[in-house]
Amino acid sequence: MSWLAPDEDEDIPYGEYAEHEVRQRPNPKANRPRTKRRPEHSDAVVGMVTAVDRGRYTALVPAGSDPGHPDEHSVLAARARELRRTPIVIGDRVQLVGDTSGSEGSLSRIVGLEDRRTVLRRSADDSDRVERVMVANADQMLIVVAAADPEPRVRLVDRYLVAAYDAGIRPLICITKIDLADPEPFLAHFSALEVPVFRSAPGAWPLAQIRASLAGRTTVFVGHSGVGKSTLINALVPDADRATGHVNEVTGRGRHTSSSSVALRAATPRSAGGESGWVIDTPGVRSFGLGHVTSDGILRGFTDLAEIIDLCPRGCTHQDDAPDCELDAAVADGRLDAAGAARVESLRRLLK
Ligand SMILES: Nc1nc2c(ncn2[C@@H]2O[C@H](COP(=O)(O)OP(=O)(O)OP(=O)(O)O)[C@@H](O)[C@H]2O)c(=O)[nH]1
Ligand SMILES: [Zn+2]
Repeated sequence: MSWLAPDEDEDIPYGEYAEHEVRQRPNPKANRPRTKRRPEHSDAVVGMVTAVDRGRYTALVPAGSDPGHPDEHSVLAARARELRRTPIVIGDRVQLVGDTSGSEGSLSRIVGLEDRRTVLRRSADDSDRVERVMVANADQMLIVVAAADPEPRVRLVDRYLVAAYDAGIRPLICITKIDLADPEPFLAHFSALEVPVFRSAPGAWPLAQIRASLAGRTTVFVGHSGVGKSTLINALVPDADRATGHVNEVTGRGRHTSSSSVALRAATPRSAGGESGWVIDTPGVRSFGLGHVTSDGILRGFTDLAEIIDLCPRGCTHQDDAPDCELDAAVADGRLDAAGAARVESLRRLLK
């Protein structure tokens, strides 16, 4: 029986195991563990994963939850062998046993995962049904997009929105570099959605507003490389020390300067109850595959079109060639303006 064996960490490199895990799609019934939590783990301490680095997890154990070590502390841990194929990501609440002191050189062992409130996933591209778990337990997604340099792309923001709604995560938008271009034409595309928008420029960072919305929540920051996500995070979390880069003048692309995901604690205003918030930084992603999201999931990302879609004939595909799709009628009779028509186009591109 493996769990009596000494702990050895048989980690496959992170990327590989994550794909391996989901490709297999094991029959959950056949693989169900005999007991949910083995008695020897009843004294497990729960911590939140704040960093992942080559098979080593940093977990923050809150004050008072580890009887032997009552102060808040971080623990370095490896996965127990039986969790080898289980993706463990930033934001996960993990059950830790062994040396949970967090002292120099100590290594604890993760023996289980608490249920996740939310799971943010993505796939490499739309044809790829292999999904990758990016972040667990996020409440919000702050979509960082630049008004220029790199040029904002409606499609990418649409993808983030769909992924957020699909995961049950509240989206927020921060448009940066408004010193370089007028952001309003771009933002008009999303105006019918009830998504809070922050506008940002050097010397006019909307830090107070963003901080207020972070309080008591876990917010995952996403954005194309070079949009200024790290700059923003460094301003929000002064000791974050996220690497910032320069946009390549020829390609307009940023270098991939932040390469790992971390959770950082952000101080928030006293008016927000003094509760801190968690900021999760993810490496800049160029594409955001939605191969794992069903068409219903995609439709849920277009809350502004929901009322119209409700009037569609049963089984309507909502595509260009769908007979009697109410979206076409709404564009034709003016219920949807130019921005609304563009939203219909966005939806149809994603449904293809
Ligand atoms: N003009 C202008 N430049 C900005 C603004 N915000 C950030 N920048 C610059 O944009 C460049 C890219 O910023 P980063 O913060 O590194 O971008 P990032 O999104 O974190 O990029 P990755 O680390 O590659 O994911 C840097 O040179 C920043 O100084 C802004 O509001 N206006
Ligand atoms: Zn339709």
